[in-house]
Amino acid sequence: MKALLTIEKLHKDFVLHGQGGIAIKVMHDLSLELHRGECLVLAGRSGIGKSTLLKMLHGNYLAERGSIRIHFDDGLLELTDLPTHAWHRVRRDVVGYVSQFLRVVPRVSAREVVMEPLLARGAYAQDARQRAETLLARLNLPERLWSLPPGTFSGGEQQRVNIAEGFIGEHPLLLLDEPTASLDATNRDVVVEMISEAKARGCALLGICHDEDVRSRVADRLLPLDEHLMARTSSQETF
Ligand SMILES: Nc1ncnc2c1ncn2[C@@H]1O[C@H](COP(=O)(O)OP(=O)(O)OP(=O)(O)O)[C@@H](O)[C@H]1O
Repeated sequence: MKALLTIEKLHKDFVLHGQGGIAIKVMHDLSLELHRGECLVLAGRSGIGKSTLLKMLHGNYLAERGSIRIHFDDGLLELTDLPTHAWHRVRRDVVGYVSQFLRVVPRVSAREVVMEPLLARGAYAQDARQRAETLLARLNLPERLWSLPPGTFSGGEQQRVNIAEGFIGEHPLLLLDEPTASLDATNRDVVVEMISEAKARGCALLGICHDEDVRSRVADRLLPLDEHLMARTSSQETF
């Protein structure tokens, strides 16, 4: 079966212009494949480049070179060549992202935050609202909070809004950055179930997860990044 996502020989450097142009070489020749229905968890020490990889897949960071391809039944999408304006549709329809921290917009309620990915695709407000509320209830977010902006919510409450917003769109590829870091055991179990259901409907998931219990329950494979990614300054090493 053809992979949904293929990454080949991906390189990433950060150049710190404010610090005399020091180059941090984060990623060197990373290649991977991810299939529909599979959950791949990135492993490796802090600072190795796990979040950087997710951000490159979501268009926040550009690759120096290499390719990131999404394969559909009727063709492929090369993400490293994508013009900036095309990323909006990719994020809307293809690549979902549960970030570690909620992007809070003043005066936008938790319910509206979760509805937004469906509204952006033209869903009826009533349907979007119903699906958002079903997810918020499933994640045990108290109903009294649904109509409030999540800026003042606790870390775990904000994370559940984030998870609902990330899962509601049922994207073919879903990126998970520590989705259970601030959750209690009950809600961790809910997220594990939601990941299993996403896999069952053919979603491919790529995530970071330091919680060993959650990781062992959701990961089909671990990718140890240390073999591929090297974080060194250019003064220490040249490739
Ligand atoms: N925008 C940026 N500008 C400069 N350097 C960056 C930037 N983003 C990340 N880095 C550097 O790239 C390296 C990888 O960072 P990244 O956040 O991807 O690591 P990580 O493996 O996710 O770490 P952790 O497990 O601690 O979250 C680090 O050395 C970091 O300082």
